[in-house]
Amino acid sequence: MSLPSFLTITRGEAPLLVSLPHTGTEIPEEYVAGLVSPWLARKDCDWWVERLYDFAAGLGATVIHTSISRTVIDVNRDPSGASLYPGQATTELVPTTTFDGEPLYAPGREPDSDSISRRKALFFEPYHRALADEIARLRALHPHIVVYDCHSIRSVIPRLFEGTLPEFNIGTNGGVTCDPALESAVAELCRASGRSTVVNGRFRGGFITRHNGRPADGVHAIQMELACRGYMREPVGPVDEASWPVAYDEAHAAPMRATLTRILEACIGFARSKS
Ligand SMILES: N=CN[C@@H](CCC(=O)O)C(=O)O
Repeated sequence: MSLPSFLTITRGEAPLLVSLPHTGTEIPEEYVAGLVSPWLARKDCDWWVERLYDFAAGLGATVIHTSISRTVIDVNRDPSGASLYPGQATTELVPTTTFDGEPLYAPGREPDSDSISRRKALFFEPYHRALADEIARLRALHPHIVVYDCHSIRSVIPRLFEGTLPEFNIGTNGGVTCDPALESAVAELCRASGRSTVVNGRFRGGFITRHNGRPADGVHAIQMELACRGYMREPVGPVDEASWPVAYDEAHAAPMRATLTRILEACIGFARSKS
């Protein structure tokens, strides 16, 4: 089947699949009606994360990217609509608010269940089919592979967490989505960089990590949530249209890219050592 135009898959042969679910900014015309503003609709994009990891294909990783904004539908949420964090603030499969809690839609203009079903069929399912197909292809080449799900978020979001987020937030859903040796190797490299690091803190891994992580079957999934200040000149305090997003600054991002390179190399090394 041909690939929809919003999906990009760069195929490699190394035992590493890199997923970029939230860097898209496209909102097709039919989904714009009712949105409060284009800026709010893109505020929670994982800004510049595809550029941060643009070395991954050079390591032989397979990279999957969607250009569709998470505001249209969030491919890192349970398609049933179940919350990632029952009882805690989070955003939904088809978000109605930003992380900060601002309404994305004018009152009464939120997407209805037909619209949600259509978004699932058009954008959610193809992303997950691509993940499943590439996992199967790589598993046919290697007994063990790593699925590495890339994210970033602003450092201070009082609605979601207290204080300032550590720079590296590793999610393995409490240790169940990958071998403990992979989790430790990644955490060790994060700490060795001198940056603050937490494992299974506020962000434990979203749907992509939880759904695909099956270490007993040789599929080890790990989510990396970066605090934006680790690679962007992130403004301190609330952001507005004038201040967010800040432009990508290659020189400022370079130290983070060096650490991320070591992390992805370690993921490949882990998978090969298990094989
Ligand atoms: N930047 C994005 N963050 C992820 C976090 C998933 C989780 O809560 O663990 C998201 O919202 O999907």
